[in-house]
Amino acid sequence: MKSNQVSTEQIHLFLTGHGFPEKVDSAVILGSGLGDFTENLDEPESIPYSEIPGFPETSVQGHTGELFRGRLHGKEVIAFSGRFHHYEGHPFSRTVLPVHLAHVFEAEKLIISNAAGAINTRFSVGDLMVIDDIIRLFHGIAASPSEPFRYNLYPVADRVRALAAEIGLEVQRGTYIYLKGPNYESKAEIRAFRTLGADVVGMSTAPELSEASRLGIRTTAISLVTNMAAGVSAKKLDHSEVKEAAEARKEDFARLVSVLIEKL
Ligand SMILES: O=P(O)(O)O[C@H]1O[C@H](CO)[C@@H](O)[C@H]1O
Ligand SMILES: Nc1nc2[nH]cnc2c(=O)[nH]1
Repeated sequence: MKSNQVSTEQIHLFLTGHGFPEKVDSAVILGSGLGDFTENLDEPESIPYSEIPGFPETSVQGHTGELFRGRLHGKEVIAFSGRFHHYEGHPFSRTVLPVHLAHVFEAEKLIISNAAGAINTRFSVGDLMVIDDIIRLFHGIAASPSEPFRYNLYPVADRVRALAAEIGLEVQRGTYIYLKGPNYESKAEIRAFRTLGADVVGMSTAPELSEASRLGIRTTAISLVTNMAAGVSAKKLDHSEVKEAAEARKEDFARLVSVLIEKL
């Protein structure tokens, strides 16, 4: 079956026929290198994307391409270990497939995560940041022309930081600049983005946030700083840093997501 012939309702039917619950409390989209979060789920079960009708495959390193279900604090959770980026050749309508699935599973909460480069010189590799605003450059992502870009993150950012503090974690807050990629930025671009007010840069999340807001899903977005962006430090940029930084912070990332699932 071709992916565009399978509706999200049909995918939901397939998944409930394979042990997934009808409804979940939370859905989590895991960014580059952050897939190990699923090790924290109780009674986990998973299906590779390649076995789910209508699911595209992921091609980016650090995205295994597997859909998990399990429980955390007694709550039903689905977790997407691997997302679809526009630069991999997916149309925006497909990059938001996890959001549509969160919607058919009636998730009350969606937690989106990503690996990002820090533009803000006060940030460090390994910092966690709750996104409270988005800048999009060059690429519109709304479904129809002239539609305003809507998302509603402001009320949750303070609460996320307060919950993080309860478990001894410091979380930054800031603006994510979304670029289509696939290549990293030039030093001059990063300097320009700093003057625009961006704190971190990445190539995902904005389309998912926009769609989640359109569907009325309460959404939080978390960045893990995996590298200082081009020119911010003298270090040469490489995708392997993403994996290293995620590996170093995976426990704290999991603790943060876990407390958000429990209490947000
Ligand atoms: O946003 P996620 O999926 O975490 O991936 C981030 O890591 C990749 C770059 O190494 C880019 O795809 C960037 O967006
Ligand atoms: N565009 C972009 N994406 C990233 N993902 C992780 N780090 C980076 C970065 O520096 N730039």
